[in-house]
Order: sequence, then structure tokens, then C-alpha cells
Amino acid sequence: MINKIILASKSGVRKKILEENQIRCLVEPSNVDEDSVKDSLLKMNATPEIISKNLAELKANKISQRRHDHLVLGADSVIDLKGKIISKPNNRKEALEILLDLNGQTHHLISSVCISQNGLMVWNCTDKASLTMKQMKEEELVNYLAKINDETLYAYNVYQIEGEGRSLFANIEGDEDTIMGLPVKKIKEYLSNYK
Ligand SMILES: Nc1nc2c(ncn2[C@H]2C[C@H](O)[C@@H](COP(=O)(O)OP(=O)(O)OP(=O)(O)O)O2)c(=O)[nH]1
Repeated sequence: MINKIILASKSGVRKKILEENQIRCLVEPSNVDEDSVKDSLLKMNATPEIISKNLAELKANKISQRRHDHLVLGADSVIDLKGKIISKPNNRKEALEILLDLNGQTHHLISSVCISQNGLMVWNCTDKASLTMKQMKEEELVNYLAKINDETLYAYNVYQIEGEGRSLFANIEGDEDTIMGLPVKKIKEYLSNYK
């Protein structure tokens, strides 16, 4: 099994998930301008899943084009609420608005991964988790947000499933690694067969 790849992501949690699964990686964030890619894809009525797949591929290909000596892994996670993509908040007002939109509803957390070589995708996968939020009072959501620091809020969106965020949900179906941004089981399967 190839055990050293480049992770084209600034996400510390993704690096941690790979390392916890015995996949050593170098890190080279792609710094792809996600908002402009999202905007152009939304103009073409792309679904949240298509957007996450495209972003994962763009991130992996960008680094792979200049690192032909490695496999490169790119990833992207999006929240899909009834077909609408919910991006990360830019401020705490937006964060509360997102929580009010998700309140009492079921949404999907979609994480896509792309592995590229010589600048081209050689493998990709997408995994989805379904999360049903409790019906909470606005005051409860305000109190929840007050406990989330800016760094976490702006890096991870409005919930950290392994932290305070879990208390928001009545039901969670799917893989916790997928919710945290990396469907690692499928990645391990691919890399273990990689020749
Ligand atoms: N620990 C943790 N991280 C989460 C959770 N939900 C989402 N995330 C993280 C995974 C990713 O780092 C981030 C999702 O944003 P992106 O997919 O755009 O990746 P990010 O901007 O972090 O880095 P990248 O674009 O890959 O360089 O949020 C969670 O529940 N727990």
C-alpha cells in the first residue's frame, strides 16, 4: 500500500484522520478560490454534490500538476439542505442564520475526495451523512454559538461533530470521518490496492 501522499488541504482534521489510519502524508494546501468556483457552478445549477466533487478535483489537480512524483489527495465538504448548499459563515450573524435554517431539519454533509497523478484525476469518491437537528429555541442556539470560538466556527462551519456540535442532533446516520471531512475507509481501500 502506498503510504505517502500529498494532502492538498489546510485542514488539520483531515491530516489527523489520515495519520490515525496509518496514511503518512505531506501537506501542500491548494488555496483554491472556493467561492468563485462555487459561484460559477451555481450559475449552472450544479448540485451541492457536484460542487464538492469539482472542488475536490480542482484542489488535487492543482497540486498534482507540479508534483508529478506523488499521488495528491484533495477533498471538499459541503452542507446540503434540501438541495441548497450552505457555505461557511463569514460572521456570527450568518452562523446563527445557518443554525436557524438547519433547526429541526435533516441535512446532508457531503464529503468528496479526489486522488490525482500527473495533474489528472485517477480516483474519486463521495460519501454522504444525514444529520437531523433537534427543534431548538433561538436562545438555545445563541447559547450554543457563544461556546464556539471563532477559529472553530470559521474553519469547520457551525458544528464540530466530535465536540459541542453533537448535542444539536436528534439523529446522525453516516460515517463520522465523512462528517469531519474525509471518507477515509474508501481512501484506505483504494490505496491498499494501489499498484
Ligand atoms: N473536526 C471537524 N472538522 C469538520 C467538521 N465538519 C467540517 N469540518 C472541517 C473539515 C474541513 O476542514 C472543513 C470543511 O471545509 P473545506 O472542505 O472547504 O476544507 P478546508 O477549507 O478546511 O481546507 P481545504 O479547502 O481542503 O484546504 O471543515 C466537524 O464536525 N469536525
